[in-house]
Amino acid sequence: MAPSKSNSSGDASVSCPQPENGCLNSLSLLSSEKAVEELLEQSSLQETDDHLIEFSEAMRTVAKALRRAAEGKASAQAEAAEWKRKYELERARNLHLEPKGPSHRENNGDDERIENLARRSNDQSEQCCGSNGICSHEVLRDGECDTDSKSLLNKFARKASFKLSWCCKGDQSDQHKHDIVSFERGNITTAERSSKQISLKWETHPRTVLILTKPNSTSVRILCAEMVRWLREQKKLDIYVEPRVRVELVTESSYYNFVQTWKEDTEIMLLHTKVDLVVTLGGDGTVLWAASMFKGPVPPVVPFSLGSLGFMTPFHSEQYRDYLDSLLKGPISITLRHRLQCHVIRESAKNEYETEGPILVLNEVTIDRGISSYLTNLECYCDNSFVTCVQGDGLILSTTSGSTAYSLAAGGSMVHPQVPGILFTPICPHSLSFRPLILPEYVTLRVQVPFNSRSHAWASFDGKDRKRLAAGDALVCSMATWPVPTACQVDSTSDFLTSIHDGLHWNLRKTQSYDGPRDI
Ligand SMILES: NC(=O)c1ccc[n+]([C@@H]2O[C@H](COP(=O)([O-])OP(=O)(O)OC[C@H]3O[C@@H](n4cnc5c(N)ncnc54)[C@H](O)[C@@H]3O)[C@@H](O)[C@H]2O)c1
Ligand SMILES: Nc1ncnc2c1ncn2[C@@H]1O[C@H](COP(=O)(O)OP(=O)(O)OP(=O)(O)O)[C@@H](O)[C@H]1O
Repeated sequence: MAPSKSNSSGDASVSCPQPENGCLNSLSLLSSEKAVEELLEQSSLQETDDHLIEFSEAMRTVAKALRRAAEGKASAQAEAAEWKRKYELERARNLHLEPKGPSHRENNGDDERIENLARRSNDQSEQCCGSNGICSHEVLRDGECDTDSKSLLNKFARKASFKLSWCCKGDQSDQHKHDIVSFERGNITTAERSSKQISLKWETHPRTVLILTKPNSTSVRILCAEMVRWLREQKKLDIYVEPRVRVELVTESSYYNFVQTWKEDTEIMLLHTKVDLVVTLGGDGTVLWAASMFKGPVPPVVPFSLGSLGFMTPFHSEQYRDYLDSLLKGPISITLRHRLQCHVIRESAKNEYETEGPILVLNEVTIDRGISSYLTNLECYCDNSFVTCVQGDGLILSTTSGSTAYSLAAGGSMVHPQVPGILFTPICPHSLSFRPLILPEYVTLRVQVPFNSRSHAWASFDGKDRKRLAAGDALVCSMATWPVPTACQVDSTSDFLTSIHDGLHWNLRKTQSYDGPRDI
């Protein structure tokens, strides 16, 4: 844009009579050359010129910035498509790595023996892997594809086998329906939904329990010692605890020497192959802790409440014997809590296929401004579509289990944990029209810090493990393959309603009295 004297700045010193015709028109009204010369001599015209030049320079800078932002957005969109492609590739590769049945595995002797064991175990049960359930040994095979097959066999023999089925009140024959929509004689009808109460039935006795406890709590320590003793003496179970807890127990008494633990963190990766049941003693944070220990399949979790709120901890610790007695016999009503799988993709490593390992969250991943006092500026894509640019304190991508946690505090809806969806909840958006969204479970979300962002953003996972996201870095998030099965006290719906009533005092109001004005 060239600087021009014809700009209608309307400077009073040039005596422009009316801005509607501009300064040039006013000049044309001047009759004599002298008047023009006089005018030109006026230093104020020189000043106007300087202002115009300054203004045009400023406009040029703005135009440049706008062009750069537009280019950034276009390239970000192209990149979104590219990341989506890479992400899908990685998912496909992971799926490929998961052997689905005997034909997918190498035909060596160990595998055959595992297969025989599995077959025998299957034969014991009346109905296994039928159309109305999932058997635990299938899950075991999935989780153990990269381990030595000999140790595999041992682990297989140790784990209790169970079956999952979908129950329906009053109809025993009801089965898990896969088709949501059917099309008969030109009519589209909605079939029965699959999200009925899920029931877990042991096929062999559970033998090993992992107890996870909230640290630094005397009441938890006392209960843990008591529970370990009871499970050992009355139920003859093998007990695993974290190394810290084993030290506490053994310091208390050498009686607890039988309690098992692990030395290396890498051994935690194999816990799911040994443990039949996980017991948590603490609040919701301990359930999150338990979930974070399992990067793959998660054994059923029994959360005992020893915290202040306990949305996900429906079991009262005082009656632990009765509860555990019945849970170890089964069947157990469970809630399959979905998790989100998050990848941080660095701009500096965007051309490398390998990214940082995935992080699984049970509640949510939060991308916020951290200690920066600037607004976050986050570009969000859903599959290949641009969703919005979040300008505010940040964004929460939450599971439905996490809908009653941070997302709720940020104005998101409360959602039944069995609903498969991803909540998209802004934190303090600086816009009046930014309402939270709930997206379907199959989408891949991508949140990118734009190149022209004034500050970094920070991602945290279930409130932990903060990671800095620099300009160009992105967080890619989708539903994880491995849910967290938590035992219900009654069933998924009753437990959820009890939590929002007791925990949040949801819609608590004194009932209006009968006396007073009435429509009759
Ligand atoms: N403003 C907020 O509400 C806010 C801020 C930060 C973190 N959080 C939540 O805290 C969680 C981490 O929990 P923590 O125990 O390790 O930290 P914490 O000790 O700070 O406890 C956070 C609180 O959130 C509750 N909580 C956790 N998960 C919940 C759920 N699914 N439903 C209802 N309430 C839940 C806990 O009971 C606890 O009272 C994060 O995942 C996040 O959801 C909330
Ligand atoms: N086994 C564990 N090892 C290390 N940290 C843990 C463990 N279990 C829980 N935590 C952490 O301890 C903190 C408190 O745990 P939790 O939320 O269970 O108890 P709480 O705060 O008393 O419960 P509530 O939030 O209901 O009041 C959480 O941040 C959690 O991540």
